[in-house]
Amino acid sequence: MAKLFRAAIMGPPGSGKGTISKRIAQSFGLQYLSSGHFLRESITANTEAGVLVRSYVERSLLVPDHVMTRLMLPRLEHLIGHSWLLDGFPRTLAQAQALNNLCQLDLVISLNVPFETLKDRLSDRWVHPASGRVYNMGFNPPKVKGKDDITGEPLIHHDDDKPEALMSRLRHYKDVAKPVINLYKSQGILHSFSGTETDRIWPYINSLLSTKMHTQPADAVQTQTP
Ligand SMILES: Nc1nc2c(ncn2[C@@H]2O[C@H](COP(=O)(O)OP(=O)(O)O)[C@@H](O)[C@H]2O)c(=O)[nH]1
Ligand SMILES: Nc1ncnc2c1ncn2[C@@H]1O[C@H](COP(=O)(O)OP(=O)(O)O)[C@@H](O)[C@H]1O
Repeated sequence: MAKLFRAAIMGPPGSGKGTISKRIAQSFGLQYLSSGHFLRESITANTEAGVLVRSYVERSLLVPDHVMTRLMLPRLEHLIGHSWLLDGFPRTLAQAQALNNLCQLDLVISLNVPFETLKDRLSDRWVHPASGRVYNMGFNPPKVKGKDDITGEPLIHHDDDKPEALMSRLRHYKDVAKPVINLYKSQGILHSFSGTETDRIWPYINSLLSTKMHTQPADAVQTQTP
């Protein structure tokens, strides 16, 4: 890898952040950090913080900023000298400012996917909780129905992926993401991708990263898929 590279991926629930992050991590060797995964890990550990986190996630509410920064920033501090990709963090302006105080991102990917597509995808999203591996019965089904490909353990459907929780999550996302997106736009590092299929968006992201990871970040511009 030519230089250290720090990126984040943003988008509403179900927009394909996890799916695309996995491809980025595999293709470009970035360390992948998912806020949702760390939150679920802390819920499973049932620590004091985990109990608090559960009370928000279960109600499809954003976890408070100070809890999120305490969860995420120390992990990034440990990754000094590594290239990484953040998924799900920062989600609010306060989180973005806290991250800015630690380091400057090189690139932010923002995914725009229509609501109907999100609803369809999430109603069919199945997850292996321990690893965070994600399946969709149409797009990337598990080899054995209801079982994780690697461990054979059962897959679950998150309560907050149900349509009744989704509307409020999306509303929250839009309100809260707007100032974050504007911040990264003003820094010249935001790249937006619109579409209904990950496989059609991916080649654009792949080619953007191939270019950016081997050049200086100063030439960042807004990118739109057709
Ligand atoms: N049908 C379909 N499903 C997709 C596509 N891309 C991702 N998915 C599925 O949609 C769901 C949401 O994707 P995920 O990467 O978890 O989104 P995130 O919430 O933004 O991290 C998962 O079940 C994926 O397997 C796509 O292009 N078509
Ligand atoms: N950066 C964050 N700030 C506040 N809450 C968060 C953050 N990241 C995740 N969460 C909480 O965890 C839940 C699941 O997050 P995640 O797995 O990223 O799912 P999705 O992208 O599908 O919303 C969110 O609905 C929210 O309650």
